[in-house]
Amino acid sequence: MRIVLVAACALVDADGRVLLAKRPAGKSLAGLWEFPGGKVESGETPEETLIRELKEELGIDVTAACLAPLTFASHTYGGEAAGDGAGPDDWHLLMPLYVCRRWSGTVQPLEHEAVEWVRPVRMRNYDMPPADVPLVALIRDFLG
Ligand SMILES: Nc1nc2c([nH]c(=O)n2[C@H]2C[C@H](O)[C@@H](COP(=O)(O)OP(=O)(O)OP(=O)(O)O)O2)c(=O)[nH]1
Repeated sequence: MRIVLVAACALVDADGRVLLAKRPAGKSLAGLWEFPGGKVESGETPEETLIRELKEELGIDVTAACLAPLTFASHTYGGEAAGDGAGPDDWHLLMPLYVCRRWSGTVQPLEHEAVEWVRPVRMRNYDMPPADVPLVALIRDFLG
């Protein structure tokens, strides 16, 4: 099965809240709340992907030094295109999740339907992609 590598980031603000971003209509998993990020393109490190995606999606600048690895998601999606042009076969998402507490600029939803700063204890009230569900308890344990 194809493994698709996606880098994602939990941005954490000074109050310990995490940024969730709502996937827009017309995309796969539309309406679900995700961590900002995206597919690692050829020639990129996951950190480079996040620096690029956080700028494109949210308009903020981060550096690799401020990206700390936290955990990862590993989940098989069935019969949906992965968005990499390879057709609607099963594919397996492998998604390293980083934490970032320092950035410059102001977060704006440039590509998402909305963004919200969410306390870890409230994250279970947000519908997330199935791959992300196991990450919620880990984030709660990590951030308290
Ligand atoms: N960025 C991000 N993607 C996630 C999360 N959970 C999860 O299953 N995914 C999936 C959704 C997408 O299939 C893929 C991310 O790819 P992408 O963000 O570059 O793709 P895309 O939405 O532009 O395009 P599409 O293929 O979903 O239409 O990983 C998450 O928390 N953050």
